Amino acid sequence: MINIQSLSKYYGRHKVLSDIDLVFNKGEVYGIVGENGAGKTTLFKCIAGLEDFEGTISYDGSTLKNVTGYLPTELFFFSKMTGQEYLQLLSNARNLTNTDFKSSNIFDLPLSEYAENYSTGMKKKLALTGLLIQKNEVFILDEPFNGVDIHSNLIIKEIIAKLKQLGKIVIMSSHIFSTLNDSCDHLHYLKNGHIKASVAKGGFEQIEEEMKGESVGSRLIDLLNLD
Ligand SMILES: Nc1ncnc2c1ncn2[C@@H]1O[C@H](COP(=O)(O)OP(=O)(O)OP(=O)(O)O)[C@@H](O)[C@H]1O
Repeated sequence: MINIQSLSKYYGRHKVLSDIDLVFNKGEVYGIVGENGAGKTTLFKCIAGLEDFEGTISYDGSTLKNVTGYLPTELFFFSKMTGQEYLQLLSNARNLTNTDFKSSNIFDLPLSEYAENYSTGMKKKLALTGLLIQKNEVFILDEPFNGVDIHSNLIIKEIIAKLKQLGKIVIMSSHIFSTLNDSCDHLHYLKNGHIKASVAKGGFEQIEEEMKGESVGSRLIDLLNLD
């Protein structure tokens, strides 16, 4: 279980996250939703141990960052590093030996080619494969479906379902409600750095309606009517 208590995060004087209290249980999939700039990525980075913060994040297993796989939205790959070398690097980071990269290549990626030359979707699939190879306990997936094709979309959904079955903690973000509906057990709505609502499966429409209420509405009509 991950237990987040009174988490706040500042960038300079800008308070990006305010007094967040959240619990993430094993074998459950959590969606974090919110408008652009709400603080989703910042929250993910805090959980993954990539940002400092006020408050506490405790985990009842080993050191959280050592068992957490974080899939960022913006991926970076070193130049002249092949897909296989990238996977080897991630495998080494967890002191894993004898990883069978061929059978781990579930997305059939061209592992002998330079990762920086992969397409957006291929890069995402390579990074996700790396996190699976590491046998992490916690998966933080920041918009995992962005930029991937329909077939891979289905595979990623299948992976998330399997991770749940294996008792892993999955925390993800997406701007696509149908995706969240399919994959998540719980949704947390983040607005301006606060948790505005938390809903279990079956009640997601409530959050969707609330977010629709924030749409541009009459301002768009005014804009389109401008001569
Ligand atoms: N490194 C940084 N330095 C300063 N401000 C930052 C930094 N990273 C994020 N912010 C600010 O923190 C706020 C939250 O950003 P964050 O990326 O967490 O939002 P988000 O909910 O993930 O947005 P999106 O849906 O667009 O990805 C924004 O106001 C952003 O400008």
